[in-house]
Amino acid sequence: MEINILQLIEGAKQARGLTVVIDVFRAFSTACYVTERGAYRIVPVGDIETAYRLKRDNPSYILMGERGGVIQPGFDFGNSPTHAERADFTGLTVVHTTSAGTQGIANAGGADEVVTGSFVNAGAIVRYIRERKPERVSLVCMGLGAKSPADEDTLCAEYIKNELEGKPNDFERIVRHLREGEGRTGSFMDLEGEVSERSAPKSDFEKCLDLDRFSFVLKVEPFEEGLKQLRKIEVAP
Ligand SMILES: O=C(O)[C@H](CS(=O)(=O)O)OP(=O)(O)O
Repeated sequence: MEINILQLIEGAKQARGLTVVIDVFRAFSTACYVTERGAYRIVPVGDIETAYRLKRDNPSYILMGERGGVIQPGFDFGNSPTHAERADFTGLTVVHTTSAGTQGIANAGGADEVVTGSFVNAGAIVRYIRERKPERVSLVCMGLGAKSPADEDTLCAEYIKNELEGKPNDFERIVRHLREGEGRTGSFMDLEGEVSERSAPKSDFEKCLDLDRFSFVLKVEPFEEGLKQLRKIEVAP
């Protein structure tokens, strides 16, 4: 199995084989919490205008996401796993648009298959890849606003690669690195006061680093009008 770690939009465009589009802080962690809370489907979109149009055409849809880490006008939720965990999405369609993660999905057109990547379901992703036995795996790190690499995404890609290759991982060390300084990235972490409460509560950090909380992967599949949706696939331990 050939495993490549790629970065940002360009990396998403180069991705081939079974592709994991990784966004730890916070898009694909949040998507797992939304799924766990009963969402019927998540529709990841790159373009915010598409998100608004979908809501106009389907008033029952839930709008979720951010720009610059901040919830946008008319949105029901920001990109917060803390808020997603408290909500009930049973039977609902959630339209999700973010600065980095959902842009990666939109640009991974050359992949054979795409799943989302984060630490909260990293073990399930590894088991899924082992089951599928692809010749080629692309691990795409979406970084900060899809503009510059972010340690949390690269560390998640390396973690998945190590697991697949039977090499050791030290998750505690990863958390320390992200908590204590040079590894601390993500514009959502710098939001303060009311903006932070509404868009990015401080607890989002822990929620995104709750390793293997979920035992499913989220697979990107076609939806209507050229759009995509995420389908939950349980992966046995
Ligand atoms: O809101 C987030 O968590 C980030 C914002 S940014 O990438 O740091 O600008 O978006 P995401 O797409 O979840 O990385």
